[in-house]
Amino acid sequence: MSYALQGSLLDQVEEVGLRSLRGCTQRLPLSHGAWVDVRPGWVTGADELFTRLADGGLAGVEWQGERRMMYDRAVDTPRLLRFYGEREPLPDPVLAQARSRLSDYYSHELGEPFTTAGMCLYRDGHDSVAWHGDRVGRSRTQDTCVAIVSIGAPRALLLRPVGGGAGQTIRRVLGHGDLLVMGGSCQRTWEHGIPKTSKPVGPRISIQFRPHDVR
Ligand SMILES: O=C(O)CCC(=O)C(=O)O
Ligand SMILES: [Fe+2]
Repeated sequence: MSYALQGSLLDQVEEVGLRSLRGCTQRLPLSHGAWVDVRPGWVTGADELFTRLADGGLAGVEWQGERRMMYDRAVDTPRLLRFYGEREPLPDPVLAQARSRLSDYYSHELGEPFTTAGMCLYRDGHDSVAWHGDRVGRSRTQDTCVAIVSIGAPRALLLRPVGGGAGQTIRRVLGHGDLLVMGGSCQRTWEHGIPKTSKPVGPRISIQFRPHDVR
């Protein structure tokens, strides 16, 4: 199945590539030593990249649906997934370039490179990811960074302190090549999620770069 994307006009005339990070990221300090960096429009030609990575696209990404046990019954995970491990080739050269640029840029804070790339495809507003922290592995106990590149239609990413009320929720709309990096204690002390929406929205792909033993 293919997913139609209503592209942004700007993206359609540009080649797939990366803009600068230095001097272009904005940091939002959060509580408990967590922070978020944003770099809108980091990826150029993001709609073209979306077309390559989407189901049936040139990059040949094998998107997988998953089923999870919820109480006593199996339910479909509301998004498609593909996880690229440390030594697995990435499906497009610009993703390898993005991982290496992020590794360089965050090396002084992270002290290690980004290694894996998890990808999610949100087909429409029914697809989502529930509140969670990426807490599998070292991120359960240590500070780390998770960098998210968003392509395709914009969707809201919400962040809130663990156990925090509605008044503390931060909302960022991400798509068409935007970068958001969660750092410091963010995975332990904050939660993030992509809520479902009843608005008509196009498909979005998120690519999450993480260091070794963080998921
Ligand atoms: O789609 C996103 O931007 C978030 C995905 C996410 O949080 C995850 O896969 O852990
Ligand atoms: Fe996550």
